[in-house]
Amino acid sequence: MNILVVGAGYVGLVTAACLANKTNRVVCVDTDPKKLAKLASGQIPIYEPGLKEIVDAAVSNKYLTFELGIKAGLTKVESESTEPTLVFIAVGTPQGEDGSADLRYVLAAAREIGQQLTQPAIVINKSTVPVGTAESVKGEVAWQLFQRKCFIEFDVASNPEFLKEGAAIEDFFKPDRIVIGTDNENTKANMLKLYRPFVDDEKRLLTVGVKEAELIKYASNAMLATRISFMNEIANICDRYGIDVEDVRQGVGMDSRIGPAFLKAGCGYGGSCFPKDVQALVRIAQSVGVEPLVLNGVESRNKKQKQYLFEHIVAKMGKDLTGRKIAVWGLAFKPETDDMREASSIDLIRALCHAGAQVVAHDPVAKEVAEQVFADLIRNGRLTLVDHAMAATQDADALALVTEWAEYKTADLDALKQSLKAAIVFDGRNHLNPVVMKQHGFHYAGVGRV
Ligand SMILES: NC(=O)C1=CN([C@@H]2O[C@H](COP(=O)(O)OP(=O)(O)OC[C@H]3O[C@@H](n4cnc5c(N)ncnc54)[C@H](O)[C@@H]3O)[C@@H](O)[C@H]2O)C=CC1
Ligand SMILES: O=C(O)[C@H]1O[C@H](OP(=O)(O)OP(=O)(O)OC[C@H]2O[C@@H](n3ccc(=O)[nH]c3=O)[C@H](O)[C@@H]2O)[C@H](O)[C@@H](O)[C@@H]1O
Repeated sequence: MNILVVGAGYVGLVTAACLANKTNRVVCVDTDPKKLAKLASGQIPIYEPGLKEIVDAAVSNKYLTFELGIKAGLTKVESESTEPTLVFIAVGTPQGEDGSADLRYVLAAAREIGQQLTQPAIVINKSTVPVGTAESVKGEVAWQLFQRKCFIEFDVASNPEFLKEGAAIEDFFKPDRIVIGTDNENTKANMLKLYRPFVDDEKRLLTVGVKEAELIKYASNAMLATRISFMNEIANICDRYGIDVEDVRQGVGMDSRIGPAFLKAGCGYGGSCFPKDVQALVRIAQSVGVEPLVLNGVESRNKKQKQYLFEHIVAKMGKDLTGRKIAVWGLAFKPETDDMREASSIDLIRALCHAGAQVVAHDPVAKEVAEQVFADLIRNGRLTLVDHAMAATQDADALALVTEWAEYKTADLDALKQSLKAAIVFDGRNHLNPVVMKQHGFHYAGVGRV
């Protein structure tokens, strides 16, 4: 099939490369010339395991090409197309000032699609968008076609994306489900044809109405965030009673109605989606007069949980950290990504520096991103970023682990103990084994662990 993907970010680039991998002809466009220059020279602008391999393969087989902007992209796709062009919108939907999803990029893309379209098309919203956005996109495209006095058949569908950063390729090729939101039989047939090669069982292809699909995305992310905030609250109770939250997690997760996934307590969830999507759903609820009691709680618990490590460090070491050196392991919001959006490391490092501490931090891949995020702290000498985990801990008064990278789990504990000035470890992801840590003579504090 002939496909245009608008946006070469996490979702757009992965979608484009994976669809091209199944012998669809895909043109991926972006408005950022720097991103395109990187892609043109064979570089991948983001850290995502396995992405380079499939982009390289699709490009060398000529199934995937890149263009600057929708106009160039549509011209190319339509020149090769005899059936309706599938146009995926995969642009950002950042948080607006009031917490709601900012649709300016989605609507600008829709406008330009309407201005440039010359052949029948199915426009597909892959971006995470509030209920009713497909209708707005339809209105925008139709208005542009009307102004051009063009009658071109088109439809708008919703096809939210559920991939996780760090496992994006695997998630795309082996999805739990693919949600296709459409009320149009022709659109449904085209979408099913496109996605059949990605599922082992047709039951994984869920076709629903457009609005239902839009809400499924927010409800899914909010449900996952709820599980995390819930377990974080349980971990805080565990702390008070001296109970091990890992045992509680196991016992709870063994109930088949609950299941074991996404119950790990820690120092709060981050990333580009959970924080913004929970807030956007709060606004969606409020906009129709529903008081989002549960969602507000999920968000408040997460904000509080992001202070967990700092509060425990201060409880152990005192409020004034002047002259203290704290090592931080992990900056990305989770392992296998260099994404630092809403990362818990940001709250911790800023709080530590504010309390007078000197911070030395390490992350296997997010150093470059961190240099921008913390430019002010680096400039005024409060924060140093280093290339090796053990370089961060050298002569530090304590270590705080914020991201559960595999290399931290296998760290040489004797070498770690020797490099630290004091053998104190705060583990914000319950990544290390408390028994082993204590055997090695560390003062070890996890989240809800004994
Ligand atoms: N990052 C993730 O893991 C996931 C994100 N999502 C959702 O997918 C959407 C996209 O997210 P990301 O890929 O992370 O965003 P991103 O910020 O990484 O990428 C968006 C890209 O769109 C480009 N763009 C903006 N306007 C454009 C236009 N008119 N024409 C061409 N390109 C344009 C930007 O330059 C940028 O490169 C969001 O709604 C997000 O909530 C959904 C599932 C997973
Ligand atoms: O809409 C999105 O963008 C995506 O958001 C999340 O994916 P992602 O943000 O990449 O990462 P997750 O693996 O879900 O982790 C999010 C945060 O939750 C935290 N987390 C996760 C699981 C857990 O048990 N406990 C926990 O604290 C992680 O440390 C991380 O900070 C969802 O998992 C994806 O399905 C969804 O497509």
